[in-house]
Amino acid sequence: MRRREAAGRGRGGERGPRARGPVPWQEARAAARWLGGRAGAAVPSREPLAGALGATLAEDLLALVGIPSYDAAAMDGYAVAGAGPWAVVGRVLAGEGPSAPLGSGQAVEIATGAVVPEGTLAVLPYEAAHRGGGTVAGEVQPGRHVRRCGEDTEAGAAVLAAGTVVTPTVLGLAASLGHDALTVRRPRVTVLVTGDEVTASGVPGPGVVRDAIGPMLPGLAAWAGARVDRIDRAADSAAELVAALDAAVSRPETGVVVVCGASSRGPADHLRAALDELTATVLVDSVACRPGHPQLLAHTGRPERPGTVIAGLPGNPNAALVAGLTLLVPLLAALAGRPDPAAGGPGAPRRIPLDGGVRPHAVDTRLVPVRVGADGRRAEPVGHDRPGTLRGAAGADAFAVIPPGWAGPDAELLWLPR
Ligand SMILES: Nc1nc2c(c(=O)[nH]1)N[C@H]1C(S)=C(S)[C@@H](COP(=O)(O)OP(=O)(O)OC[C@H]3O[C@@H](n4cnc5c(N)ncnc54)[C@H](O)[C@@H]3O)O[C@H]1N2
Ligand code: MOO
Repeated sequence: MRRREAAGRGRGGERGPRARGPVPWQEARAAARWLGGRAGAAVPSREPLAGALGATLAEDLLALVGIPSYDAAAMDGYAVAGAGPWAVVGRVLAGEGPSAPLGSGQAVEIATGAVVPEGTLAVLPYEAAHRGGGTVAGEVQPGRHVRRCGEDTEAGAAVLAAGTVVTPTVLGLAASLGHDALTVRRPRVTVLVTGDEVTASGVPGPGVVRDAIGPMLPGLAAWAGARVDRIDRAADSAAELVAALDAAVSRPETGVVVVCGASSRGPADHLRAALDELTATVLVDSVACRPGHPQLLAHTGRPERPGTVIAGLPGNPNAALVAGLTLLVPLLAALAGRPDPAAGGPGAPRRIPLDGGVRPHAVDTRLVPVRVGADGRRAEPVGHDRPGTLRGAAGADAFAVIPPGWAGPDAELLWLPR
């Protein structure tokens, strides 16, 4: 992408509009959703059914065949034609093609799911059939125990709307309707983990920290309908971060780049400088929340035409999670064209009373991990909620949102993936 001219480096120059000072927490979330809508929906792709789980339908799901797709027996027994008793003239099993038409007074033994012969009046289940030699007798009502072609769904019908989340059930339905692949939206994410002290495996020694954010992000992205394609690492050097960020935003398939760490103001925190170097437009530069203060939202386009989005998450893992729920999840859900999953879905309470003492912060919104009671009527803080630990959040159902000046008892909930 375009880089700043060498002469202008580090001296400001023409940069996009930049939010000054911490953005109120609710405004930051709204900005992320807004940007997700403006940056354009993720480009649709064809994915085989086996790979489409969790994506969002980019177009209506059409019935390539009806349900059922042929006239089928709904019971094991006899397909009969005309008035009984009927002469049994053969047997039809599931998997066989259409058999000869039945004449009046004839029957065939038939299996559930087999194609009923033309002329069939009804299927007489074994339990109601009286078999004697070559004939069968019993009571039937016209049409009984026959599933007519298209009686549930006609071929060509639009069965699910674009925007539907591809669940296991949707995959089963799509297969019933004859699909091998689906056209879906799934924003694609590249993660850049920074920090010379950060390692990706093993028990860390003194001065070394296990990367706790990289392992968390694929699931968080999937929850919002997106996919983490790759997790790259960058050392604490301005040049390396610029190069890694430049490479990441230049990949055409990448819609969002997440940078973990380097978001604060220390000597090794180069994200702002890197965004400047890449002449990115910065929409959010720190958010008035605790934890999660140093988080950023930027993009590579012009203010009126957003490009690849860059989300900066703080290095402290619990702060990164809060920033993930504040900026990244709303952004990805908007790009995928679906609601923010942190709202909890149908039936999940949005505001409930909080037990135990929680003190608001003077100017920032606090996000406190809570467990929600089985009846869904009360929530209780779980503790272990400092920026550097995920212990509280890992045992929590949601974050309670505590705005400045909060006097309780009800708090908004921001649900966690469960
Ligand atoms: N002078 C100031 N210092 C700090 C401020 C501030 O406003 N002024 N903010 C503090 C807050 S709040 C946070 S949060 C951190 C954010 O710092 P960075 O985003 O720049 O992250 P780092 O400095 O690289 O790391 C912070 C902390 O987290 C550990 N870390 C980093 N990456 C990971 C990872 N992938 N997995 C697990 N842990 C990670 C790192 O070792 C540090 O301990 O800045 C404060 N300072
Ligand atoms: O974002 Mo920092 O404490 O708020 O961890």
